[in-house]
Amino acid sequence: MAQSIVKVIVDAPLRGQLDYKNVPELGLRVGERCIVPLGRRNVIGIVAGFSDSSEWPVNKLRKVAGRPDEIAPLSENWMRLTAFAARYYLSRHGMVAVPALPKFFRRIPGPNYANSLSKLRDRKFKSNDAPEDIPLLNKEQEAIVDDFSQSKGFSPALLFGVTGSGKTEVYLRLIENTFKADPKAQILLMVPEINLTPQLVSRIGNRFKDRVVATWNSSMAEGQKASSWLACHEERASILVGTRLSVFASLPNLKLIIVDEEHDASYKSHEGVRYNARDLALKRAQIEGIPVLLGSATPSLESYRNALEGRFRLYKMKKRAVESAELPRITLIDTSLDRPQNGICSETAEKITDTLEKGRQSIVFLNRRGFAPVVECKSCGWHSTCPHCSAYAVFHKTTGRLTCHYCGWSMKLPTSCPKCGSYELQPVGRGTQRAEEELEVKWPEAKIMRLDQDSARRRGSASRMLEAVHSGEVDILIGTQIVAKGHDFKKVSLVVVLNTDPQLLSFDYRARERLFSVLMQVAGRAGRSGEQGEVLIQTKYPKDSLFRYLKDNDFEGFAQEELKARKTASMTPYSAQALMISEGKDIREVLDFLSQVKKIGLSVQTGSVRFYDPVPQTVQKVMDIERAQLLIEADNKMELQRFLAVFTSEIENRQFKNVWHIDVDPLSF
Ligand SMILES: Nc1ncnc2c1ncn2[C@@H]1O[C@H](COP(=O)(O)OP(=O)(O)OP(=O)(O)O)[C@@H](O)[C@H]1O
Ligand SMILES: [Zn+2]
Repeated sequence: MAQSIVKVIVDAPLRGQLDYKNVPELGLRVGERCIVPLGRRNVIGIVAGFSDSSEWPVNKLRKVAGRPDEIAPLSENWMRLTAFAARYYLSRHGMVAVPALPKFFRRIPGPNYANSLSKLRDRKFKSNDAPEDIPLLNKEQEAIVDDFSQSKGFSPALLFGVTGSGKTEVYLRLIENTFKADPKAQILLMVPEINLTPQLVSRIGNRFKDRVVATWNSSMAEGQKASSWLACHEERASILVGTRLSVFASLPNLKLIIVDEEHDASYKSHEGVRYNARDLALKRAQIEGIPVLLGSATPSLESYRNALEGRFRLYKMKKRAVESAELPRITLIDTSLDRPQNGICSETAEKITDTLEKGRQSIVFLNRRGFAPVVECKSCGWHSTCPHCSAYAVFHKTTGRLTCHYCGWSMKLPTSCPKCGSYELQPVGRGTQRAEEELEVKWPEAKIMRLDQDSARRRGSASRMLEAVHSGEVDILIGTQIVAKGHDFKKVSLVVVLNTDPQLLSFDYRARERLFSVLMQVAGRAGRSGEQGEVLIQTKYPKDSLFRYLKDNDFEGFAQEELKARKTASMTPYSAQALMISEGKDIREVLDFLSQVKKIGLSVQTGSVRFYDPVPQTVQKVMDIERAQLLIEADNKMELQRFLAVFTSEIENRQFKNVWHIDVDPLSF
């Protein structure tokens, strides 16, 4: 049944689908990639449907230019998922679907294409034959595995398990049971950005030796991404372990989705289409009619509330899996009583020395990279600021430069003050580089390693560094939140938290939730096998309730208090939000535009939708561009969605020249 018109989606900000004249000899099917002319070039599009008529004069339509290859079509469910994401995040179907393919599959094939394609197919995935002891499940784990394995159809569940409770083992058993039920099943295991994939992947590989385990993360080379994608699409890979973009992987026989560390902010994309991969994983499971498990030691308040209110099943694991391992003991050190010397309180110093003497490892956590966040002139009060952003330029001693963490601008540290010429320039505050240096002075005999974005810049270096910690080559690991995430370190018995007071006092209402979570995570690296773990937190506010809950290892107590506060103030998750963000050279013009937009919004307002006043963003200027935002809120996501669809098309119709985008369910303000 050859139809004369092909409807195609492409990666361009165009409303609806594009119509082309079909070329029946190509034998195109829905979900297949095709080559179509767009403007003056050819691009890769995806066939979204066929028709016998068009809104456009048929004789003016251009012909489909060809097909890149014979690769099987993307599934109908995949098309539905990407269409949903485009609708929900106010983008275009093609702008979600096409960029979700690896670059290799969205480029017009060159002369060597067939050859490269067969190389991609032939790539060997690492196989593992290390022996593995499979632990007997404990009671908690077993009950969960049994119950979850009974799930039929779409059934979301939250696995809330304290750090070290053995969530990974639960995942492995669920994967195993899924294969038992369907040997051809495919499984998607999602993990946060920058981490532990190597360790996890080799564990999975050891467990499922006869299976192909593919991986996907943003730092992989393009060729690797393409072969992983193809192995999944052609069902040669049974398991995909990947970061946020893997939620869009093509997995035609997908039977189970697991989202590890579901609270992690790296599931949210902050450029292009601002999707949340955790939320889309739930949608994908619903479309596929399959079970989905979200796991965390500190679930997001959204997920925890969904569980409390019965929308997700809630599984709890309250004990550490390793028989002798207890949850760490947390002590608060009041920095107004025990004044830090070079950042370290005396009690902390003693404990670090103790730990070194026992031959155990310590982690020092400081969520700020660089040497010092700002350089100050002691005689005139000059501060190092970025000329292009409303932000300080951070001093990096390793490079001897002042660097802006927003735009990357940098200059050599001047020898004298650029304003008054005085030589009294002084780094103020402390980042990981400075803390590292201070630790080296204090414990010259210790092997100290720093792990943060700067030291982990080169591909693979983060995992090499983590390997060094696992193998015991490091005595003290100092780092930013990269050190907090999910690592199963066996020899760490002390965790020190240097300074988190700025986050405690932040105006962003999610800051407390994030702080609690990162502290719980980093604390959870201590005492995972045997030896009682200790956590020391240096703070000026030891009486804050956040620390009380943390000390009691009481995530649920904390979450319930936060939820109560949010409910009273009708903040998320008790309301739904979207941010309209606009940018330009002049902040007044940007704010004026947002005020106009707000008026338009008010004129089409429905239900509970409400607007705040436009305000400059917290970091108002980045790369000489001024940025402001308009917060839109409604009682629930459905009302907000309904409104946003009308609202954005209203604004598009007016064809403003201003640059703007909308962030639905924003995570930061
Ligand atoms: N049933 C079991 N018996 C003995 N050891 C187990 C069992 N289950 C898991 N373990 C071990 O417990 C340790 C912690 O497990 P795992 O890393 O899965 O914890 P987790 O819940 O993911 O923790 P986190 O949230 O901190 O990442 C691992 O070393 C694992 O091998
Ligand atoms: Zn800058």
